[in-house]
Amino acid sequence: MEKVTREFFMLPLEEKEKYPMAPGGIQGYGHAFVFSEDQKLDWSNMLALGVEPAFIRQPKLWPTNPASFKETLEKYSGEIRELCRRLLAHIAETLGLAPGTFNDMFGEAVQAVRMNFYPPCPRPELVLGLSAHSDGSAVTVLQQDMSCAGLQVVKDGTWVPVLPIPHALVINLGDTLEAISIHSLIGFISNSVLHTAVIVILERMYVYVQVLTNGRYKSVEHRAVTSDKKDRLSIVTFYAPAYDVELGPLPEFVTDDTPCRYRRFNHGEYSRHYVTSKLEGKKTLEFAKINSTTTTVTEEN
Ligand SMILES: O=C(O)CCC(=O)C(=O)O
Ligand SMILES: [Fe+2]
Repeated sequence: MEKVTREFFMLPLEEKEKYPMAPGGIQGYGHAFVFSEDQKLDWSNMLALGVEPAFIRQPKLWPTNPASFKETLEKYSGEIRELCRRLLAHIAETLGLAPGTFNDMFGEAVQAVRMNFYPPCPRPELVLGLSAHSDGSAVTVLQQDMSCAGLQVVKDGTWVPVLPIPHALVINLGDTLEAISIHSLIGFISNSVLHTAVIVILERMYVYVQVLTNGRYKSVEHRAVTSDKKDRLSIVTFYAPAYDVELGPLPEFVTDDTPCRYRRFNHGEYSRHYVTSKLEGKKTLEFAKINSTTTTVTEEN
């Protein structure tokens, strides 16, 4: 996947522009999250594609050059989909829920891929590769090439780099690492075709798990920085519930001590809100909060 993606980004601009991201759009080649002429742009180019269910695909935006791109992405995405389902089953178990809880609830899950290419930047102190944000997915699987570090996550209020490890995928997991059977997670990965994968387990989860667990697991704020020496590629799969499935905190996580903090909404609504908002830390999650004006940032981070 890395090879064909890199080949795509190395094509002349005219060739890549055959798959343009429409202004305000989220699929195709270009810059997403641009809302004004004077906005400082992130130092990256992206190719973003909806993959599943089939109706979200925009086939005209799938590159035909390199020739093996489509087939490679299909195969890769099939493997990653299975990985996400298994991860959700294990995450449910870490919460004392039946393994199928999230997968059953999510219906025909929405899967999209974003390939980010960050060219070398002469003044890396002046611009980010990708502004700070949390992802609007349930699980995100991130593959970064070995050429250069760039991904950073917020941990205890500071930015910490997530260094690339050969053949590793980055997946965010829950706060209470002790409670999670890391070995069983690695075990199931090694049974899959992605058998060379090592999992880098971070501390936190993405938006839906934060909402479903009523804040017990939290989404992680992250960003990408640029380098003046090398380019960098990341391939990021977002896995989320079907658009029309309404979700809210599970009753198991709402108690007298932890009153309900999020309202019910569906991924269609959330996704529209997400793509029409600037990347600004965890601000998009305000959408889901009950009494968001009175809830402090510290509480939510
Ligand atoms: O390039 C990276 O490591 C971060 C990419 C990312 O966070 C995203 O595409 O949402
Ligand atoms: Fe992200």
